[in-house]
Amino acid sequence: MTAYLARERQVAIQAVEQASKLCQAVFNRLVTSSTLTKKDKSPVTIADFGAQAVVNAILAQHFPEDPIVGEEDSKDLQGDTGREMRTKVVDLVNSIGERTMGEEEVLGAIDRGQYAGGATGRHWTLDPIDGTKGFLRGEQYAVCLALIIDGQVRLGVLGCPNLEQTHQPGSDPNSRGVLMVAVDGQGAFQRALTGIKDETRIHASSLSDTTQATFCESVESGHTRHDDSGRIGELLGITRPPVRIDSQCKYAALARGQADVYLRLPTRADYEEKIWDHAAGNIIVREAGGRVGDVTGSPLDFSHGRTLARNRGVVAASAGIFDQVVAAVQRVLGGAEKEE
Ligand SMILES: Nc1ncnc2c1ncn2[C@@H]1O[C@H](COP(=O)(O)OS(=O)(=O)O)[C@@H](OP(=O)(O)O)[C@H]1O
Ligand SMILES: [Mg+2]
Ligand SMILES: [Mg+2]
Ligand SMILES: [Mg+2]
Repeated sequence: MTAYLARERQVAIQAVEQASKLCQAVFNRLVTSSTLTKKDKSPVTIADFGAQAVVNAILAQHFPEDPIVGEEDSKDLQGDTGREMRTKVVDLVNSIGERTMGEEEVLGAIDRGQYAGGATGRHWTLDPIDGTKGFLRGEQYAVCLALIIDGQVRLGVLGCPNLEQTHQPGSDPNSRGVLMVAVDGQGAFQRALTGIKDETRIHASSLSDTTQATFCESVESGHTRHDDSGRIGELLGITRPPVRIDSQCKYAALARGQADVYLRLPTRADYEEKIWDHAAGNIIVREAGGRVGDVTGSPLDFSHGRTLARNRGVVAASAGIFDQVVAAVQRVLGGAEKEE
């Protein structure tokens, strides 16, 4: 008997591997000290489109009926104004992929990501590069792919090209490139992104004393409220400094016990979190034995289209401290909201 979602798991891994390879190639070829000083974002934009084209083309080949909720669309690659970028993206995809794709095919693959999402049937969700700012800094970013069935995340894969490998005892601490994968009910695993592909099961920490906890949160203060997480930390008696990591690598850190709490506190009342920013990380943390919810502790609801419209913010933590963390978040955010 084949395991639940075995084929989907294998295809999703292949797609994330290919897209991660493309992103690394772009970083090595195009991110230079000159693009960094000019704050030129074009390398990450090219990699973003290229990665979405590669993943969507692989999904279309194996699961042609499945719709995709992807972050990007081809608008900026159309017409005369898009020509230069379009040519670069098509060349890039063809330099990585196993088969040649024409311009129309590349744009068509990117635009398979326009699905509206929802509560019924199955669809994939893709963030071709999460942590665009981390990518440009040479720090953490992730290719994030998940399968949602009737509003529930059932499969998630994270490709983390710059994350340290910890899966083998005694492994070289300088080796980077990790892939994480989880299927509903089957546990969470990590392995090297390239090379030997043996999977190792991962577990969130078993902490029950919040004073020993390590936090992780976004690098950008526009994506979370660093001052409020400081107050929450004080309430929980946390003394260790927070770890700031870009992208869904925060969920990866939690899933393998390197951090115990991930806080994403809403910075704007009108911001709705995107499903592709959380779906893969969500199932990986849950299958590793952690818990994920919003600032009230309610589970994230992936059944309302392209955003988590019914949730505010995200709190993820080891199961033994999740309720205490949510209680502290409520005390601090409740107070902050009254002051406004
Ligand atoms: N206001 C606001 N609040 C919350 N989240 C936002 C906000 N604005 C953007 N985004 C999304 O944040 C995604 C990157 O999140 P990170 O956790 O990697 O942020 S950080 O780079 O570490 O600061 C980023 O994903 P990518 O665009 O894929 O990088 C955005 O979708
Ligand atoms: Mg993102
Ligand atoms: Mg992105
Ligand atoms: Mg973005």
